[in-house]
Amino acid sequence: MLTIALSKGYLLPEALKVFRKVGLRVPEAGEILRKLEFTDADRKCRFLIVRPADVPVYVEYGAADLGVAGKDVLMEGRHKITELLDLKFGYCRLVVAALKGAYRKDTLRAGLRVATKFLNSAAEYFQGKLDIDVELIKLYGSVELAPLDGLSDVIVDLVATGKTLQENGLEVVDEIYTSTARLIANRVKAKSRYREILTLAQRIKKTV
Ligand SMILES: Nc1ncnc2c1ncn2[C@@H]1O[C@H](COP(=O)(O)OP(=O)(O)OP(=O)(O)O)[C@@H](O)[C@H]1O
Ligand SMILES: O=P(O)(O)OC[C@H]1O[C@H](OP(=O)(O)OP(=O)(O)O)[C@H](O)[C@@H]1O
Repeated sequence: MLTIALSKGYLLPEALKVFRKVGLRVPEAGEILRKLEFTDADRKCRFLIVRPADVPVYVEYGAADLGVAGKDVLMEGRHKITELLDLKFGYCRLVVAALKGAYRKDTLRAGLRVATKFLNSAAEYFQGKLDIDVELIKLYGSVELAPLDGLSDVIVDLVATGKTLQENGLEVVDEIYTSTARLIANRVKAKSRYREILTLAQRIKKTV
């Protein structure tokens, strides 16, 4: 039986749909409630429901053979996993944003305070790409609040519809990368259970 780690929250309903499309009888996201581990009705696969950032951790350490995680999480966490497939759902963008009219890409400067959940991606963008030193402030959510409240000058956060930025008087200054959900595998298992994993990945690919 393959063990598959899924992100709770935003990506869960679509991730379950992917496995339903390949014939696994799995519950709807709304039916799972507090159950963090279950198998499909025919006991072919075992599923673990974990925090988004923990999916690649379970997969890297082999506690799960496969996982479904956002590319943003994979870029940020830099875990040693194999990316098998772009599942083409969960589209969003990691962007730099600020209060409307406050900054443009060419006015981003050293010393800015940057609030974000994505410390590594933000550091890579500011230090790596723009070659400027900024002060990174780690937040765990409601990041859009930081510039309103004077906690930071800009933020680095995910945008999907743009509604949260708009509702809070913010705008995109620059895009860092785009993200969709990915099917990932443990590196050792991708070799030792190659046939099983390949068969499932190929079936999933046909539905994407
Ligand atoms: N509008 C969106 N907002 C946030 N995440 C999105 C959006 N669209 C797609 N995603 C994907 O969903 C994942 C985040 O899911 P969710 O927002 O449920 O968790 P989270 O709040 O980031 O995690 P945690 O609960 O651990 O803090 C992201 O990694 C991203 O790949
Ligand atoms: O462009 P939109 O469609 O408005 O979506 C973007 C918002 O969704 C995510 O927040 P989430 O719901 O995960 O809350 P949190 O980051 O504050 O925990 C993300 O961090 C943005 O705040």
